[in-house]
Amino acid sequence: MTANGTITPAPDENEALFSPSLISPNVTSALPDGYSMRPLQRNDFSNSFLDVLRVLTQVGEVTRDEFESRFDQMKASTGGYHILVILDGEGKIVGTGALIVERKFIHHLGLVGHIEDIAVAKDQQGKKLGLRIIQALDYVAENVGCYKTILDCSEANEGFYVKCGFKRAGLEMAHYYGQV
Ligand SMILES: CC(=O)SCCNC(=O)CCNC(=O)[C@H](O)C(C)(C)COP(=O)(O)OP(=O)(O)OC[C@H]1O[C@@H](n2cnc3c(N)ncnc32)[C@H](O)[C@@H]1OP(=O)(O)O
Repeated sequence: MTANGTITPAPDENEALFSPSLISPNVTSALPDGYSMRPLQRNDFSNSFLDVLRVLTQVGEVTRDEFESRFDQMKASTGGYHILVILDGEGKIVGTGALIVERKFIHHLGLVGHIEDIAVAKDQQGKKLGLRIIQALDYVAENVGCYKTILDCSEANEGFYVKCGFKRAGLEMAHYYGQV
């Protein structure tokens, strides 16, 4: 209960970051037998989610409280964050990807999708899970009204994104501030 007497509901541990209805049925039906895809959930801290991200880059030590707090911040940014996960036959997370929707004034209040943090567990690579993640994020982007989706990647991954239907456009620049 808060100071003014209102009751704060306990967080729903199975709460999804975005609506499951935005997951493409055509993409999920193309997954290997027994695999499934769904939005990230608040209780995924204990289901290898951060371990899968460690395939991509360093994650550092993140506590459950920190994970849940970041989840809640993303959830509060209505319609901004769409993080999905792929689960294997045992229900373990083996792949993930994010679409961040940027709201703009240009292009008549247009929406731009940013694909970020694509990762497939090392022992699961080569099963088209990465492709399915990108197809699923493309579906979300189109269905929430983005006029384009963009991403940054290394030269080593260019071929993967070309196979996913992307083409080289522009040049990435970065300004790092201290530790990352
Ligand atoms: C925006 C970002 O997040 S960029 C960062 C991307 N993530 C990483 O680098 C993390 C480490 N790597 C990975 O997690 C994975 O290797 C990924 C996500 C790059 C690819 O996922 P996978 O599930 O292994 O790829 P998937 O099996 O879906 O491959 C689809 C096609 O792309 C091809 N492909 C996969 N990786 C590459 C690559 N690096 N270069 C060229 N082609 C590739 C595959 O051979 C396949 O081609 P095919 O259709 O002719 O058989």
